[in-house]
Amino acid sequence: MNNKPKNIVVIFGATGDLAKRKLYPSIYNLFKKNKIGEEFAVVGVARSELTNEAFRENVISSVTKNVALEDRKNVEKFSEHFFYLPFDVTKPTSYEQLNHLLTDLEGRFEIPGNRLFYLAMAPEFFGTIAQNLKAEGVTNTDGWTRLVIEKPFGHDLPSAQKLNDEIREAFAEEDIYRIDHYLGKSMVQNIEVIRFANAIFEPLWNSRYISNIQVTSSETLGVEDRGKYYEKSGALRDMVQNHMLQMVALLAMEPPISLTDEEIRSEKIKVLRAMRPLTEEDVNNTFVRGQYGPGVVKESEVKGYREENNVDENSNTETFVSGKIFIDNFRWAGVPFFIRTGKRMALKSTKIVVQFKDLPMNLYAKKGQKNYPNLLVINIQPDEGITLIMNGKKIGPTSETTRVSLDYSNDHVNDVNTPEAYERLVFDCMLGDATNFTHWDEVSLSWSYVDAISKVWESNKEKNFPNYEAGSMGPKDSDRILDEEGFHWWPIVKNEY
Ligand SMILES: NC(=O)C1=CN([C@@H]2O[C@H](COP(=O)(O)OP(=O)(O)OC[C@H]3O[C@@H](n4cnc5c(N)ncnc54)[C@H](OP(=O)(O)O)[C@@H]3O)[C@@H](O)[C@H]2O)C=CC1
Ligand SMILES: O=C1O[C@H](COP(=O)(O)O)[C@@H](O)[C@H](O)[C@H]1O
Repeated sequence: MNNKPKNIVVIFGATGDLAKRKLYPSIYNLFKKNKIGEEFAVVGVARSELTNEAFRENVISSVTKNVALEDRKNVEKFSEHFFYLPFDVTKPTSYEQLNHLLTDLEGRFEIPGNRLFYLAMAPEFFGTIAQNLKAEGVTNTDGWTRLVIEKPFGHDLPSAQKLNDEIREAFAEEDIYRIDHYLGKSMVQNIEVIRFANAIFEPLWNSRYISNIQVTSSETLGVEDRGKYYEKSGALRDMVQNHMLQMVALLAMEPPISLTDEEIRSEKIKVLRAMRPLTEEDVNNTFVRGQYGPGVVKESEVKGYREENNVDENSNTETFVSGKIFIDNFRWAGVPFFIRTGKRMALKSTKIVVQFKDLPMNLYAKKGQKNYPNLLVINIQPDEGITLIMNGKKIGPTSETTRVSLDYSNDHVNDVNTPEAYERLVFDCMLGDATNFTHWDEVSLSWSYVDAISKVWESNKEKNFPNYEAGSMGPKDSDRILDEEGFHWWPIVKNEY
């Protein structure tokens, strides 16, 4: 029996950057790997007047960059499943036409009324589209209907709440798939496996044995051509509200009673609820914002944030955030979770370092010699794997110890692993698996946490921006929040611990 998902994907914003760079290559990979069969179609909609042929050419060129010549025939076969409809999201007639096209394609490709609506457009259209889909009967089918929502999901808690109310008028919570592409990354998914499938870690995974946890996501890229969006967002809303807090939740949650999406989500929600609320004083003392100035990245000179396109020359927007989070529950009382993310930093790296507490007494620690704690490093990107840092005896006639690194490394180093993340997430959505998507409760709790920070930052402009050089590891003040606790940021370069 053919168990492959059979559905139509409707992409709103089919001529846009996200569709071309991530969605078409992801759907192609699913086709190439035979995860979807012949019973699928993709309908692209946007304002531009395109024919099916022109649209297919766009799709072909967006997937052929990484495709060998012998696969070209397959790409053409794939593109025959693509259809285009010029569309105005505010006009009911557009939705009527869409409904006719979908019904026709469902007959042609033997698809049982399953419709996945992917909103790859600016968020101000999300509510309008969801409501029109329902009002014009496009969600009225014999199969399932699901709505995939891209970030940003609101700008703060009130705007996210308003957006949620609008889409909930048309779709039930279980049919809404809010994308956080970090949840599609292989090593982010591995956090649960490392924790819950290994007897050696879970007994130690608490405040008795762990001194602190550090989560870094650094980028070498600047704001590129997204100045308009980024000026209103900044690193706090762009990265912390979603990706960084999701990683913290996965690291800190209790073992779920099973691996269903409801059970995992319910444990993550408890972590987000247990994050210590921040006072103004906490924000000033334990969170650091930065903005990059000019500098050198990968041996090339780059301009500062304020010189980028569509950025105010006196911008107060942060391109770097670091901070200390406490999770006030039985397991984590007193253990700081340090987070750090920024653009135009020295290296592209997403990494988690779990630092274990020192032994009560170390027989090998000589006077004046450094004490080296055990570290578990989860390498998320670009290299994927796990490194366990231990102490061993130096080879030879000596009792001195040395750092030993036990390394598991995934075969392929993944420089830009977002396409793979999108591929997994799109497929999960076709299968109806919402485990790696964010529930409204997670979104709202994350917003209320970061709103406390943005409120303080917006009310007092940072006078020292720009305060870090492009190509560095962020502002110096970011070291202070660890120094005060007797810690330091572990290097993000592999094997330099
Ligand atoms: N690009 C990325 O890497 C990422 C993007 N996102 C999010 O994904 C969404 C899309 O981003 P991106 O692809 O970069 O944006 P783009 O600006 O590149 O694309 C926007 C798309 O929307 C269409 N569009 C705009 N207005 C209308 C309208 N009134 N009616 C119908 N179609 C319209 C445009 O086509 P046309 O002009 O032909 O109408 C185009 O296809 C945003 O929410 C963004 O925040 C999230 C993470 C990463
Ligand atoms: O969501 C976003 O993520 C990217 C970083 O993603 P990664 O997979 O390359 O780590 C970031 O550049 C972008 O600003 C943000 O919107």
